[in-house]
Amino acid sequence: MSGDGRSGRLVIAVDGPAASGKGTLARRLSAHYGLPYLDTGLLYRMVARAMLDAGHDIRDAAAAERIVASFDQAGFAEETLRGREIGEAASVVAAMPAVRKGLIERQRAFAAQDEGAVLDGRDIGTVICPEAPAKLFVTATPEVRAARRHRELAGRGEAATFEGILADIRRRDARDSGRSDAPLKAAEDAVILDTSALTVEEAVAAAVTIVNARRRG
Ligand SMILES: Nc1ncnc2c1ncn2[C@@H]1O[C@H](COP(=O)(O)OP(=O)(O)O)[C@@H](O)[C@H]1O
Ligand SMILES: Nc1ccn([C@@H]2O[C@H](COP(=O)(O)OP(=O)(O)O)[C@@H](O)[C@H]2O)c(=O)n1
Repeated sequence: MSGDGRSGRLVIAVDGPAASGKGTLARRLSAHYGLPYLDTGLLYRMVARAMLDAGHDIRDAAAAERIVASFDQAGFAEETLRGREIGEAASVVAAMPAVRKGLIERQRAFAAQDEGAVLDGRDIGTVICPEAPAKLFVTATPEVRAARRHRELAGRGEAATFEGILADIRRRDARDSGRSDAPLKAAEDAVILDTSALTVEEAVAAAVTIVNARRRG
């Protein structure tokens, strides 16, 4: 197995836009290879949640910088982080360089565990773990992603129209891809996996094939 110097370890970087299926794939890869998993989007969602809970304007970069310096990951329940409003707010704070800088070490420390790790986000292959041997860039059309997110939010009891979610996804794609600091983009050595026409099982099988090829390579 190749890693970043220590034999036997494997770091898998999974990036992609909102609702592309990267979290589902990253969780399945983590179970398949027996590696710890970090959903880095949750960190940005925690900063956004803390900003809103404290009554700050979500665009207040000085307040966001203070929060990121001191927040405790254990203090957030995941169900308070997954909603539509928090996804949007997270992409606003994620464009702030001080917020990104303040979250780098936690992510790199996670990836540095002995056995390796699976991390998913927007900049794992480009900024957080550029040395990862296995990098996936997971994508799907905006319409497919909106349909998936629509189903997911409906399942959580959050009412929203398909058109509203599609507009959210397009806005978030533009913000995440257009920011100057660590924009959403595939690393040069990432394999692009378009899941638009794949079931979860098909996408997992394709991802495992890609990772196995990189481990041996
Ligand atoms: N290949 C797929 N086919 C159908 N639905 C999928 C697929 N991959 C993920 N999903 C579903 O789409 C939604 C978003 O997937 P998720 O993995 O959370 O995306 P992301 O982490 O990229 O935002 C979830 O409800 C998930 O079950
Ligand atoms: N590594 C990461 C992860 C998330 N993010 C930001 O955090 C927001 C929420 O990320 P997420 O992965 O939880 O969102 P979904 O793709 O699940 O909708 C994204 O829109 C990005 O702006 C980031 O900038 N870098």
